[in-house]
Amino acid sequence: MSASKAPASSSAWQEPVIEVRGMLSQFGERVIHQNLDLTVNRGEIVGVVGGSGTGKTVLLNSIIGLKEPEDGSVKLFGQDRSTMTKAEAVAVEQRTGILFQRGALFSSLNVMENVSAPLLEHTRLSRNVIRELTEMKVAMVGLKPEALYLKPSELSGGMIKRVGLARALALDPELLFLDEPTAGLDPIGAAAFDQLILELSRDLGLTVFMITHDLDSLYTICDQVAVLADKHVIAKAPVAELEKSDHPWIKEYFLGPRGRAAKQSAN
Ligand SMILES: Nc1ncnc2c1ncn2[C@@H]1O[C@H](COP(=O)(O)OP(=O)(O)OP(=O)(O)O)[C@@H](O)[C@H]1O
Repeated sequence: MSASKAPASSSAWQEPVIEVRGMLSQFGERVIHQNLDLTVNRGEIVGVVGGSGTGKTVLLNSIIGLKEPEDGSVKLFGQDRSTMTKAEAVAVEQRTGILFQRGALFSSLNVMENVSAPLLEHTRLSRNVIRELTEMKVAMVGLKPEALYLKPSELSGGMIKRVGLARALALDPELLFLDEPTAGLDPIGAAAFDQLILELSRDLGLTVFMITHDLDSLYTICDQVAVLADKHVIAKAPVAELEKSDHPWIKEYFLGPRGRAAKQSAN
């Protein structure tokens, strides 16, 4: 009998990869998150949405360890961030890939050097093996070998995202964080990038946490959508369920003209 992969969201064997509990995030007196809970299970592609300034990036930064929450806990792969040793934090870092919004490439390095940077930093592989792995990752994200010798200033916006993704995948992560991956891309480029994320995540068995404003991405590739409002995650569910929500922001977001258009083009 051939096995078929059940959708991540309906699996009876859900294993949490990210667990945020009771998070409080503050800058001075200003509270950004209060009592925020979020679980992302293995294999899920979770889109994180919310109005501007609701704290999506602060949440991402708190999960990846760039900001320490004022209260609450963040567990990655079952380990609590606050009690990890330095070696454990490095091990978690190696199981995690991050694509920042503008690619965060080193402008003075070419594509080969940018993509191989994590391999040089975290492995003892020979230069030849690193070169081969880098070429493989660059091909994996749909770039031609000629791109290897270009500098970021010579790349289009879509290519920069692909190079950033290749670098995020350099260490074969299990968990991928994407900060507005389709922002700044034209609709065709954005749809192609969505497909790339979907294919890679399914082929590599990745868990994906993706901040996005792109309704098309939510409809086409996300298993679950987490909605940030009122300082916490007010819902995490498949888009089809969120469409039935009574929350005013969710209603306006998914059932407004842009939401309806995205739904129609996904069907
Ligand atoms: N380092 C910081 N110091 C002070 N305030 C900050 C800092 N970083 C973020 N904030 C504030 O935290 C709030 C949430 O910011 P964040 O960037 O997480 O929002 P966002 O949901 O990602 O917004 P957008 O969709 O516009 O990118 C904002 O009001 C922002 O001004």
